[in-house]
Amino acid sequence: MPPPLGAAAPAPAATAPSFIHLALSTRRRVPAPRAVAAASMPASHSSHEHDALLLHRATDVADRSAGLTSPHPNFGCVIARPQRETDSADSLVVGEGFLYAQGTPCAELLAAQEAGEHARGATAYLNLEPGDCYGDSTAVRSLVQAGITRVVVGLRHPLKHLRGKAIQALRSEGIQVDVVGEDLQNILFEEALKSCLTVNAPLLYRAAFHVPFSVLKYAMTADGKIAASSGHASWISGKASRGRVFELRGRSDAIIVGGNTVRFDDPRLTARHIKGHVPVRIVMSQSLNLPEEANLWNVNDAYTIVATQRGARRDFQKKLARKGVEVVEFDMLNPRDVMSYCYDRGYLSVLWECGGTLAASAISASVIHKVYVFMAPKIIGGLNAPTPVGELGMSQMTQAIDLIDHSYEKIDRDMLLSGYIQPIPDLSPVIPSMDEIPSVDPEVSPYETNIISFYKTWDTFGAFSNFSPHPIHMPDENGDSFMWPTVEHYYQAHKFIGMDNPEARTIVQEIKLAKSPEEAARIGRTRQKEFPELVRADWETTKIDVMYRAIKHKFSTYPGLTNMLLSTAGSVLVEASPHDLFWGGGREGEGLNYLGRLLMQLRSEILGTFPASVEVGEAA
Ligand SMILES: NC(=O)C1=CN([C@@H]2O[C@H](COP(=O)(O)OP(=O)(O)OC[C@H]3O[C@@H](n4cnc5c(N)ncnc54)[C@H](OP(=O)(O)O)[C@@H]3O)[C@@H](O)[C@H]2O)C=CC1
Ligand SMILES: Nc1c(N[C@@H]2O[C@H](COP(=O)(O)O)[C@@H](O)[C@H]2O)[nH]c(=O)[nH]c1=O
Repeated sequence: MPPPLGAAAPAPAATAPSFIHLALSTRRRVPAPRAVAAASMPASHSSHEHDALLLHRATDVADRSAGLTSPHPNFGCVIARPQRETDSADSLVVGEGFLYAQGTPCAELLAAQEAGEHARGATAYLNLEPGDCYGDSTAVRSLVQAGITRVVVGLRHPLKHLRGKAIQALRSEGIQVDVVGEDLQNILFEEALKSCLTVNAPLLYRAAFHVPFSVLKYAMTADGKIAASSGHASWISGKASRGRVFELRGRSDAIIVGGNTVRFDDPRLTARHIKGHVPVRIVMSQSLNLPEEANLWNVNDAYTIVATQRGARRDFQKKLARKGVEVVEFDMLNPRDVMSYCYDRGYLSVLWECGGTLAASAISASVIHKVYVFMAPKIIGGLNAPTPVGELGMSQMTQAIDLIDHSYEKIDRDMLLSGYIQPIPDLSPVIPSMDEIPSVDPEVSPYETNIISFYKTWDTFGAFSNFSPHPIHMPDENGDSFMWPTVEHYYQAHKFIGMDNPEARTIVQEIKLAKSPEEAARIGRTRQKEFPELVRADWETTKIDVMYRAIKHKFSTYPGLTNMLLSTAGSVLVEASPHDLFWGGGREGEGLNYLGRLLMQLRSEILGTFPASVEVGEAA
């Protein structure tokens, strides 16, 4: 075996997901872009500090159109040049721009237009790599034509098909491109990077989890009630807090409430008081036992969708439809399916303003990513007064959900607590980690990585799965040649091969006879758990060798498979198993992806870029 894989205990391959501190956006009214000295940048500041400050500024600029750009991300561009040729740490912002909405001029073009001749020789700061949709290269062209000589990029584009394209295009034009975390590695970038992630959190969640970014917001009293026992709730939080809610609404594509909230509050759910994006309002009601007249049925204010159970009150559905309300039926109305539906409609972010019943359902379904709690200094009491989150089925305080990266803010008399239930996913290609890639496959460029995922055998590259129906002739426990129906059969059986124990031999027989790889895996795993004493003592240190031997045999037996493997040269291979964190890459890249690594290793061995492994003898 080549050294790096079979050797020592596995090092974590994936970086931990980012934990982001997010201050609620201030949605400042920023004066029209103009040439200004970059704030608080004395000449003594290092160039890293200088870059970090300007990148942070690009995220602030990008955030000005939060909620409006959907389904596109928020892009900001700040162009700055040294104030004096001799002093690179003190600079002048000469142009700024942000994407206002889908179909409007891109941030880079606007910034370059504003900078005019001052852009020549200047640096452009971009919170996000431009997404070159449909061959539109305006962003790259604008920077090139403006004479920009250096570009600092906060995040690579999170969507696979756009990732790295603009960076490559800029570099091929001779522009120096410095990507934070790759070319610029310094603790000073931490805050700027966080704000780059935060400003486009909805897109990152969408790309990683295939659901919109979901925020649960509620207002409660100091004794934890969201209404009086009567159900009356207006108002708990003060005017300033409610103003912040309008702002949150303006950043969202949709607002969701449950049937009870409509019955009790007759809400409007509009982003009034600010001029901005008007989100869609969604009511989730199984019974459809909703009022005939309600503010939400006035679709002149905003579009309304009622999500309900298939077949519920068809007569009422018709009444709603006549008012212009869209009714969508679900076979089984639940938060996850409603989120999938919102994803399919292209929503990036959803605000849940429901009561505790639906909130508990949504949290249990793992669709809530962040919470905003407005706490008012009031006590209402009431044994039956509703609370923000209903039954979650937890009985021990140790089971409580810990909010990640939480923060507090005082809003007039109220307090706003916000925190993440699920961290913002960091979508850097880290399987294996950047540092490890050269040792796994020298052909793969860590930063321009294309990731090819495989998991189920019917996937495009499903033949890479150990479950694929490619029998291999290899020795069995007696040293006789045996036709193993799949690599999985071979691998699972080897947990018990070599044990001088009749029960272990019986298990090997069971696995050999398993009718499918799934069955072989199930037998291998359950027997391993039930009878750990029957598993060979050296299993943890040999299992990689066993696997490598089997996949090597598989690929050498089937030339078509070898060709398929070679066709992936230059790409990182990831077994996209969400459950197996050793052989697979996990749901968010948290897995070690050892199967993907072995395949890459085999690929480079075949290509001759890695020294051929010494054939390892059959394990004892
Ligand atoms: N202070 C605050 O921030 C807020 C306070 N409130 C207050 O909360 C109270 C209402 O709370 P609550 O009763 O919890 O109301 P919810 O908003 O949670 O509504 C519950 C209803 O949601 C519908 N629903 C649809 N699918 C589901 C599902 N899978 N799981 C659960 N519910 C589903 C059902 O409607 P249906 O019965 O029609 O089938 C259910 O009865 C009111 O007094 C209101 O004033 C509400 C929101 C915010
Ligand atoms: N009571 C309460 C809130 N309640 C939420 O606001 C909704 C009413 O919105 P609208 O009709 O648009 O003003 C209501 O249905 C519920 O979701 N929100 C808050 O910020 N503070 C409060 O004290």
